[in-house]
Amino acid sequence: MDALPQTTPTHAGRDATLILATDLHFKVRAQSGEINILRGVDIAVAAGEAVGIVGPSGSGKTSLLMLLAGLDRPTGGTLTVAGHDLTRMDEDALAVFRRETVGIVFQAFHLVPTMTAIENVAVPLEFAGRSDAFDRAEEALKSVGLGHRLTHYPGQLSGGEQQRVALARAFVAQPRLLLADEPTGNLDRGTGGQVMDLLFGLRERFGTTLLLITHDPMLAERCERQLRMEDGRIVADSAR
Ligand SMILES: Nc1ncnc2c1ncn2[C@@H]1O[C@H](COP(=O)(O)OP(=O)(O)OP(=O)(O)O)[C@@H](O)[C@H]1O
Repeated sequence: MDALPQTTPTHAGRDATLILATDLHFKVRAQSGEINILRGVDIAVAAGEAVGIVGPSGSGKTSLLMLLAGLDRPTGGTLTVAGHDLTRMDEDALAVFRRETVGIVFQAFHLVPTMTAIENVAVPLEFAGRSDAFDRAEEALKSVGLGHRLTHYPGQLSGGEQQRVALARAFVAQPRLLLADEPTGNLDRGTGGQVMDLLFGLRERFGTTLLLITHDPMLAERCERQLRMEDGRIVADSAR
């Protein structure tokens, strides 16, 4: 855990609002007609906050996360993340936003199977033109205990190891916002616990704002704030 470069803790900026969404809507067209997935979400998250998001399957948790990541566009309402108005940005600007501001960890790891662990972690830095991409990637992999697996391909790694590679990739550029969607959903309890300890350790170290979707109430409780979604809306917010 000591190999990533030390940074000044960013908790100083804690009062700043990192995420602000008002009356957020997300509709998609399906064969059966229009589906209202998000139906007026209001949310404000301070920089440095850790927020657990729970709610039944289909309540819109992943859809909200995709909007916050700039991977989908809201169909109504306002959405500002780290000072960027995501409703007004073109695809190129959104790509830069994702690269510089957001780290994402998915349930299914989403590593590139034809790339080694170190290549997977270095990719976002290489896209950003960083000449030290591989050195930083190596440090990040060491920080999640994978210094001995640098040149393994995802198929040669266990599920827990793959998720640790994904964590290293998500944190390597020290994003302000970490979005995690059921990151332990494919792991056994013990391995999942280790991955979560790493995730919370890294976010604490870098002062990263965290939104964590989980079906596990105990995991959500590790976050200082919990939101509950139902039917495309936030129906409970422990901060309110
Ligand atoms: N592109 C799409 N086209 C049609 N329906 C969609 C699309 N994306 C999501 N949905 C629907 O929107 C609803 C919300 O999906 P979402 O994945 O956000 O829920 P969730 O709360 O994350 O669920 P889970 O806990 O099962 O992952 C679901 O009913 C889903 O089927």
